[in-house]
Amino acid sequence: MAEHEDKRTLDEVRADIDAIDREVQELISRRAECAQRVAAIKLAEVQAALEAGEGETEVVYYRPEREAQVLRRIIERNRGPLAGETVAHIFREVMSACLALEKPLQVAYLGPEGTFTQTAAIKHFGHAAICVPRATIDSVFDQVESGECNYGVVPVENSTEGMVSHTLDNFMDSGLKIAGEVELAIAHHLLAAAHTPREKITRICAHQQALAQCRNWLDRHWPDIERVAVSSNGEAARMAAQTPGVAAIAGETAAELYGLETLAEHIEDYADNTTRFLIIGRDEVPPSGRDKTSIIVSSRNKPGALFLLLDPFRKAGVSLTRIDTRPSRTEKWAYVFFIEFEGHLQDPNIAAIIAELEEQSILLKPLGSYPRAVL
Ligand SMILES: O=C(O)C(=O)C[C@]1(C(=O)O)C=C[C@@H](O)C=C1
Repeated sequence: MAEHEDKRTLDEVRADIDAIDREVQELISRRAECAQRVAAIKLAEVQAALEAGEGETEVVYYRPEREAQVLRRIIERNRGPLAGETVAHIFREVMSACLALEKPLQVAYLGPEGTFTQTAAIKHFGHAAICVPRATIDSVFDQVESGECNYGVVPVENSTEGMVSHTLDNFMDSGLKIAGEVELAIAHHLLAAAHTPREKITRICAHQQALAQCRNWLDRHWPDIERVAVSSNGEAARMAAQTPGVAAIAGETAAELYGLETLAEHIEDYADNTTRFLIIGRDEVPPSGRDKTSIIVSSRNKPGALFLLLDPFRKAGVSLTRIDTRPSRTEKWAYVFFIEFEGHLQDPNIAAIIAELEEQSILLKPLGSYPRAVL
């Protein structure tokens, strides 16, 4: 029993809730007015710089480092009874709406609608962002490069299946920067059009990564059925809705979007199946205090080359969070490494590592520093 027992009646508690809602709403309005003021200040700064013939020519409304700091602080000071993440999700939406008042963000993502990448885009930017589906990873990059969209969201690695090589290959030729990361727990379901009997199903369609992530389950439950790799899980769901005999592997969003029935839930082979997505943009992101950096680096083909690339990190005590290899495409049997590590390019110890790597490598391309995922 609590020390001060709450003796309020139902009507009294509801009256309290009404009064609190009024206050919360007033505070949200004041917060939104602050965001409008921030937008005016940003615009004035760019105009002044333009007149002085220096600096930025484009107003950057979205500030990933600031958003990460705001969300981290909300989680740190949360006193319950709601979980820190729950409260942060609410503030995620408040900030998303405030940013839309400044300037609505256009975000390209690997579509069609209903893909996990769309869910990742909404998780990162909130519901006020305008999310634009693109058919391929290449065209997400194109949309951001051409300026038609402010940011893009692409998958980069899965905890069961490893890296999405197409995304990494795009970075080799692109001038875009990584502006953030999102992690999403991936639950796959077997879906079909309503009232489809099992014996009528002749094909199971899904993105090749989803087929791979559910391989054991499919071998056990549908060993003889044809498995067809299609461009995305969203596309598979669309096919299942329109083509008799087709079942799809996809997530809940796709099931809802295309009105599909769930034949089996959680068919992924590994329970903590997680996909990581990257946010790509045209600008570099200032430090948020807890950042990651990604680089592409290629060394001369000589003994101990990989050791020499990694040794500067060991000496500086900087943790690597990922390392991947891709063929260089310019030279047979030469490789480039994608390396991710903790810290920001503006940190003096990271700048020193980069300077040392420049001496060891034939190619070094920083892909950007960005806040570690908060949600
Ligand atoms: O602080 C800013 O620069 C703002 O624009 C305000 C705000 C916010 O609502 O807190 C909105 C959008 C930015 O991405 C970051 C934060």
